This record gives sequence, structure tokens and C-alpha cells, in this order.
Amino acid sequence: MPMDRDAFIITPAEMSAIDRDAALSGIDSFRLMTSAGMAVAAAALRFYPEALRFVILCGPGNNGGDGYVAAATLCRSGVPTGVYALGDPARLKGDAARAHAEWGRTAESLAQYRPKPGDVVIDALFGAGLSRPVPDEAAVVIRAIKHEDLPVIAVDLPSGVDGRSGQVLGESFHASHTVTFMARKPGHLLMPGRTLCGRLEIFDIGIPERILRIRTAGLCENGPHLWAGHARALDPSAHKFKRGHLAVFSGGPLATGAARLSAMAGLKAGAGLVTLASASAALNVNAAHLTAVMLKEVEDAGALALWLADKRVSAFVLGPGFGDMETARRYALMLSDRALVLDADGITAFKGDPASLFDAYAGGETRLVMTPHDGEFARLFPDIEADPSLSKVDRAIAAARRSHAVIVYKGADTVIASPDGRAAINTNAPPWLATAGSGDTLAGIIGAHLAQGMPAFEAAAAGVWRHGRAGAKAGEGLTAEDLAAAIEPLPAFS
Ligand SMILES: NC(=O)C1=CN([C@@H]2O[C@H](COP(=O)(O)OP(=O)(O)OC[C@H]3O[C@@H](n4cnc5c(N)ncnc54)[C@H](O)[C@@H]3O)[C@@H](O)[C@H]2O)[C@@H](O)CC1
Ligand SMILES: Nc1ncnc2c1ncn2[C@@H]1O[C@H](COP(=O)(O)OP(=O)(O)O)[C@@H](O)[C@H]1O
Ligand SMILES: [K+]
Repeated sequence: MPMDRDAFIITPAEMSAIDRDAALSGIDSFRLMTSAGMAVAAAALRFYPEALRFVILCGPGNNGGDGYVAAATLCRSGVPTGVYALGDPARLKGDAARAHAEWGRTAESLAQYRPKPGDVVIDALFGAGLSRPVPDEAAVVIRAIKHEDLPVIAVDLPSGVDGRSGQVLGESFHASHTVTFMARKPGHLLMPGRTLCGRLEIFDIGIPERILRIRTAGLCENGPHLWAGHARALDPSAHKFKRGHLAVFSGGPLATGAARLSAMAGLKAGAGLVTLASASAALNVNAAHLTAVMLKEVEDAGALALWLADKRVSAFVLGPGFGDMETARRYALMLSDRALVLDADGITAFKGDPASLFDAYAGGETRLVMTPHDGEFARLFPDIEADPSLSKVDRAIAAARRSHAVIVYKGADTVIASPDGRAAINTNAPPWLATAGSGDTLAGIIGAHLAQGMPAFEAAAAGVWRHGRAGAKAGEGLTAEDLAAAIEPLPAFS
């Protein structure tokens, strides 16, 4: 299934390269700026027909250039405008200088702006070119506008949001609307940037798709276009073993619930059989709770080795509620020629010696999926976590490369990354997924996909997406039990 244009995510660096490619192919860059600025003006009139005045704040680069085009367009349409410039407009260059000249009036300096009720602010201070914290002069005005609670339409990005990482550099607008061009940037989707954009609109300003595609690396929004080709429609002659056999390891007698949540989710997500592997101490408590999920006593590494002779057990989930770190390490290393979702305690178990895990899964097809939240991620990848120059996407990809595993870096903005550099940002997860046992459910869904033979990256991305969908369907107030019950069939397009 081809990637939908709307699923493109383009970093600011890729966008600059695309601009250069567009210019080389004969596309007039000033026309692009004109289209961008006019789109902003049209959006402003559409969103705020009742505005008493549009206040356009223009910065020192091309984002400011878009602002001058918007100002000229709004002036022509006869609405009151005020234009305030950060820095000396005489120092503008290229297209921005031309946009300023064509507007043809004199801007006041930014420091002179006093927010007034009825003003609608068009934020054209900084866009994709923001490279350091916004200057104090801008920060003061941003705070004053926030204090007055004025509506803000951000051009490309709310000024202060880093388009690459979504992090706030110094101070940032909290926009009511953001108008961006051609494709979203990571900063529109990663936290906290996602919450600062308001309603986001993407305008096509005329760069052909063939030029966009050349420069887009492996990053996109998570969705069926990524993995539906690997989701097979159910074969009418299927029997349960053909639908994959997933095994989930239980924790001890007082911590069995998490593994059962994973197991139930795996069954509901489509694995033909799911077996809970339990040490003898927890067998009775598990037996008392299980119906469709099967139960098998696996007391120790010797018992696991015997069970592994059955190659029909096609994928494993290890970690939810598992507790025993030494056994977790041992089991994870024994499973290294099988497909494994390593979650929770399974990840934490390797805190002191992550290399032993990474080495075991190196070589061959990627078969390990790890599902860390922030805390777990920092335990296995402390140096990557501590590097402030990396975005969440960069961190997930670096971790995937190092560990030879698909990384599902969880959170409101879950990033799924593959050792080969592909990555996806998930956007369909409602905040009420932040509930105990939600991650266990996710591990089970991914396990089911692996058990059915999906490649690890697609299995993980599809799992995160179905988890988000199930959360939306179950609604606010859900518990992890409701979440498993709300898992919908895997959309198949092949
Ligand atoms: N293909 C596209 O996407 C197009 C993009 N356009 C606009 O161009 C923008 C990018 O333009 P630029 O690359 O000029 O970048 P910006 O306009 O975002 O600003 C960058 C300028 O500010 C300076 N700067 C960065 N951070 C600063 C800070 N904290 N304090 C002071 N100065 C700082 C930079 O050195 C640079 O000169 C986009 O956001 C978009 O609005 C449009 O003009 C149309 C075409
Ligand atoms: N604010 C949020 N918005 C959307 N999804 C969230 C949010 N917070 C957490 N999640 C998701 O909920 C799940 C929580 O998993 P985890 O932290 O392992 O919890 P648990 O161990 O309790 O199961 C993850 O899939 C995560 O991406
Ligand atoms: K902006």
C-alpha cells in the first residue's frame, strides 16, 4: 500500500534540501513563499472573520518572509493589520527581503507591540530555521501574548518549537492554529510540540511529490500504509496453529496479572493459540483465572529448553510482571533464535549488561522487539537518553541500531524504530492509555503479530496502532481489561 502524502514527515534539514532541489528543478522559490504567505492569510480570514486586527510578527528569516506576504494579502483584503519585526528588516535577505519590499510599508519593532483584546496574532517569527533558544525580546512578547490569551496562528511551527525534536527552545507560543507547508515536521507530532500547535493544517505550496519523496528518509506517521501489506486476510481453511502460537511468561504467584493481560491481548489480536508459561508456584493462581489461554508449567531453563524443541511456538513475550531478573536474562538469551517481545522487567533485567542481549540478537533477520517507556529506555541506553542533541526519533533509531532490535519507545508520542533506520511516529493514542497494564496489553498485541510471521518492524508498528485504536474505542475510563476486549481485527489490504 503506497504511503499517503499526509503520512509524510519531513525534518527541517530535509525541507531545506527539498527547497534547494525545487529551485534546481526550476521552481521559483519566491512563488513558494507567496503561496505559503497567502495560505496563511486565507486561513486567518477563515478562522477569525471577527478579528479586530491581525498582528503579524515577522522574524529575520523566510518564516518572516511568509509573514510579510500574509500581511500584504491581508492589507489588500482591507482588514486592519499591524506588523512588528524582530531585528532590522533592512537586513533581510533573498525572498524574505523581496516579500518585505513588496509589502511596501514600515514595520514597527517587536518590542513596541502591546497585546490588545481583539488582536489575532500571526506568528511568523521563527519556523523550521530555529536553531537556538528564542531571543529575549521575542520571549517577552510571547509571554505577554500568552498572558492576554490572544489567538495565535503559527506559520509553519509555533515559534520556539524545534521542528526537529518538538522541544521548546527557551519560550514558545501555544498556537490555536498552525499552518504548515507540504508535510508535517517531527516537531508537529513529538511532545511537547504536538500540544503547542493547536489545529494543524498542511498546505501544498506547489513542490512536486517526486521532489519530496527523494529527500524523505525512513520517517513517517504510523498507519496501515506501513504494515497492512503484511496483514493477511484470514484463510478460510486456517487452523489455529496456522494463526501462530504465542507464549507469554508469567510472573510469580503474587504478580501474574500482567502476563495474563498480555496473553489475552495476544489471543484477541489474532494469535491462534496463546500459552502462559508459568513456574509451579504460580500455576494454581493462573489456572484459576485462565479460560481460552492455555497454561504450561515451565519451572526453569531446563524445562524451557525442552519446550523450545516445539518449533510451532512461534513468538514469545517476556517481561510483564516477571520479577526474577536473573531468570529473565537467562530466558531472553535462550530465546535469541526466536521472535521475542521484551518488555518491562525483561528490559530492566539487562540494565547492567545490555551488550549481552544485543550481541545475542545480532545477525540474521530482526526478531527482537523491545517496548521501553522513558525509564526503561534510560536503563538500557543511558548515553543515548542523556544526549540533548537527539530527538525522540533519533534516540529510538540509535537504540534500534545498537541493539539490533525494533524499539517501541513508548509515551504519548510513541516512536517505533527499526535497526535499518526506518521509523514511525504514532498519533492515534488517547491519553487514557496511561493506565496500569496498558503496556502489557501492547506487548501481547505485538507478540501476536510476530507469532503470525509479520516482520518485526511492521508487527510493532501495527501493534502500537491497534493499541491506540482499541484505546479510542474503549474510551476514557478504560482499564487494561477493557482495552484487550476492544482490540479490532487487523485491517488487511492485501
Ligand atoms: N519549502 C518550504 O517549506 C518553504 C518554507 N518557507 C518558510 O521558510 C521557513 C524557514 O526559513 P529559514 O530557514 O529562513 O528559517 P526561519 O525563518 O525559521 O529563521 C531562521 C533565521 O533566524 C536565525 N535564527 C535561528 N534561531 C534563532 C534564534 N533563536 N535567535 C535569533 N535568530 C535565530 C537563523 O540564523 C536564520 O537566519 C519555514 O519555516 C517556512 O515558514 C516558505 O517561505 C516557503 C517555502
Ligand atoms: N499520555 C499518553 N497518551 C497516549 N498514550 C499513552 C500516554 N501515556 C502512556 N501511553 C501509552 O500507554 C502505554 C503504557 O505502557 P507502560 O508505561 O508500560 O504501562 P504499564 O506498565 O502500566 O502497562 C504505552 O503504550 C504508552 O505509549
Ligand atoms: K512561526
